[in-house]
Amino acid sequence: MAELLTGEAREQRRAAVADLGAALRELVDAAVRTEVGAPGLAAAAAAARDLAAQLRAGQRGLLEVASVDDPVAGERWYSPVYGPGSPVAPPLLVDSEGGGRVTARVTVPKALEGPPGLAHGGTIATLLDHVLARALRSAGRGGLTATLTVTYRRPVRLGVEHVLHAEVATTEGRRSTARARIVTADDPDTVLAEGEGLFVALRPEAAAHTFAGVDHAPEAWTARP
Ligand SMILES: CCCCCCCC(=O)SCCNC(=O)CCNC(=O)[C@H](O)C(C)(C)COP(=O)(O)OP(=O)(O)OC[C@H]1O[C@@H](n2cnc3c(N)ncnc32)[C@H](O)[C@@H]1OP(=O)(O)O
Repeated sequence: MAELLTGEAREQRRAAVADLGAALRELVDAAVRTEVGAPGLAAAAAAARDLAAQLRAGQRGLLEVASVDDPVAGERWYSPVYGPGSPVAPPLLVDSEGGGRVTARVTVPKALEGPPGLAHGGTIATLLDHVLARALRSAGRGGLTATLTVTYRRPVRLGVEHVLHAEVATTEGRRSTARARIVTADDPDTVLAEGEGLFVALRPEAAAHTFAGVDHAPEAWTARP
């Protein structure tokens, strides 16, 4: 079981995790845009395998929560959406959250491209799903996505700053709904894509089953008082 860090030790490790994450995102961007010759690719592959071996020297299991995480607050430092330590997160930057509303910024990188120059539709759905869940969580509503409807109205372009807004729509028992939209920072009135999600909070016994083997209880997904 990974020991969760607190206080200064956690802050120091979080800074190091974020620094490595930023370096790895630069590497991913360089890797998907490179046109160096085959010898250069082979040398980079060897260096990447050396680096992986270095990191695997101290590695947690697949179901273990990272020592820098806060599972109760729902802070996930390797989230593929916002995780500062994730090589694959765009990453999403949350500007404000609370009272059932979230505003966040994102610039979609080349690695998450769909049609040339445009964000992949699945990436857009991921971003919308995340801010929907987060808006609900900020209102004290845990839950997993049961349905997600995405309406793609205009392309979301790579390398352009976008803004996402999400808000809670309805709450009833364990079910909650929220809606979200994505716009460009320069043109906030033109909606590029919209998302509507139904989220269902887990009953405690279902949470035990769903998260069997996870070392720290993920309270953030269950029905909370
Ligand atoms: C903080 C940000 C973190 C970001 C994370 C982003 C969110 C995610 O990625 S979540 C991961 C993706 N989602 C999943 O893996 C969920 C997989 N599905 C499940 O686990 C279950 O189907 C789950 C939890 C949704 C519902 O299961 P369960 O609690 O057993 O539901 P159940 O008791 O049958 O139904 C509860 C209520 O929800 C309704 N409901 C459940 N699923 C659906 C559905 N798909 N459509 C409509 N209604 C539904 C039921 O009708 C019922 O309503 P009522 O109480 O009125 O009768």
